[in-house]
Amino acid sequence: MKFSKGLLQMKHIDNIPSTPGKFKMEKSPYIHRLRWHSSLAKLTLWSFVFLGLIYFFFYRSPSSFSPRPTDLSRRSLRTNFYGGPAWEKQVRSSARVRSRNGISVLVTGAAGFVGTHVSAALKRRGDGVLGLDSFNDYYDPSLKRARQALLERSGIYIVDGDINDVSLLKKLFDIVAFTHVMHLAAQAGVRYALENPSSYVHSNIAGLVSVLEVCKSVNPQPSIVWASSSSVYGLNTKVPFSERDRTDQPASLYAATKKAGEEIAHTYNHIYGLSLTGLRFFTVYGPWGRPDMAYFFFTRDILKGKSITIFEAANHGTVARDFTYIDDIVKGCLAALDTAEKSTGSGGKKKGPAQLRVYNLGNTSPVPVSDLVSILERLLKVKAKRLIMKLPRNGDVQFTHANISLAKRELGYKPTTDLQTGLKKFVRWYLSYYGNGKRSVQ
Ligand SMILES: O=C(O)[C@H]1O[C@H](OP(=O)(O)OP(=O)(O)OC[C@H]2O[C@@H](n3ccc(=O)[nH]c3=O)[C@H](O)[C@@H]2O)[C@H](O)[C@@H](O)[C@@H]1O
Repeated sequence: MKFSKGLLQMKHIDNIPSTPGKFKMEKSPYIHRLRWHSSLAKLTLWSFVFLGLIYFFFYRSPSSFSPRPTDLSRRSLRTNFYGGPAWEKQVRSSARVRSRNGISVLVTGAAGFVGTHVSAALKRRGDGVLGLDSFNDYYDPSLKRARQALLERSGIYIVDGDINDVSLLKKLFDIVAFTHVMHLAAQAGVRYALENPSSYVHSNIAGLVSVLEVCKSVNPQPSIVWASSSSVYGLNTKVPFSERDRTDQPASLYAATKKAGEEIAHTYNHIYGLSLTGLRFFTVYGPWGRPDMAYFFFTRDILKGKSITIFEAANHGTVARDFTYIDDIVKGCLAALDTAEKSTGSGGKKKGPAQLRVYNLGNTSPVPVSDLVSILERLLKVKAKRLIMKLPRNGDVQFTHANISLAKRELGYKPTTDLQTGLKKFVRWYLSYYGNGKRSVQ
């Protein structure tokens, strides 16, 4: 946004001729030269002023807190100053373990959908939890702030910062020797990658590397569980998707960055002995969910009487998802944390082989998107205005279906919520959150 405004201003400057009448024949060539020289001087002066301003704003301003965000198009160049005894006390208190054998977890993306639920569940068990979130505006930040308020009530503090801010991450580890990192901060969404590709690189690649860089250098190294995605299966046609299947044909940049994350995890495990577990989430839904997801905005639009677009594949083929309820996902996340072995490195050096795992966390029962809409119609008691559209080539795949036998065997993962039951809980939350008219649905 800021960038386009800047571009607009630049266009505006370009449209005003800096030397009006420059090419008109003057009566006196002397006067012409004089004017030309003074115009040239003015132009040079203004160019210096303009360049100086650019230098000041982009390089010298205090907002270029290290490292500088690479995604200037959406995220603000914002400065957050951390520190001070009161701030450190808050951090320490939030991360304090309150149960025997409890773990202390840094949850990145704690104000996100999955992050909020996982943080709350860890805190309920007596684990120490500190959140980190950039509160970016990919979707309505007020929903993130409401989740933050919810967590604050149970004593969870969320630091407002970016995972690319290595000095902040180091500071957090200086204050608390986290045993685990639950890394959920990411640029989510499949279709948005067409609009803002750099945000995926910023969060899912650069951000992941900065988290791993800090984790590998601290002592003791934490164990890391992080969010991969079912989208890594890309254009695969063999179902259900098993962890052993190929993942080298992503259909979206989002999927490609998650796949890259899995390879990056391999590298940090191999070189530094970091214990790493990637969880391939399958279309997670539920209360406090993400407004950019179909089940969420279908609900909003059905209630508003607006038409919704339902994708279908070629030859009226069904588009389906292995929709997975948030509580099942939370159980999978906690089980992954609980079964994570310790990292083996210290002082940035590997001391022995470390655990490297990847699990599917799905529901194992794909549901066509048109059935999802029928369930919503029944729950909302409103008929949807359906527009059927051919699946655009925007990153979406036709179907997903998880084979969860590995997670079942090794994590004791067993999803128990079907789509009908899960959506009922979502709709109840949705109506209580937005339904009283106090909040606008964005
Ligand atoms: O499983 C995953 O790994 C991914 O799940 C979701 O991605 P997606 O399954 O595409 O979820 P939605 O965007 O909510 O779409 C659900 C279904 O609705 C369909 N859809 C979406 C939008 C629309 O207007 N119409 C429509 O029919 C999509 O094609 C898809 O089949 C999340 O958005 C990703 O962040 C996540 O990583």
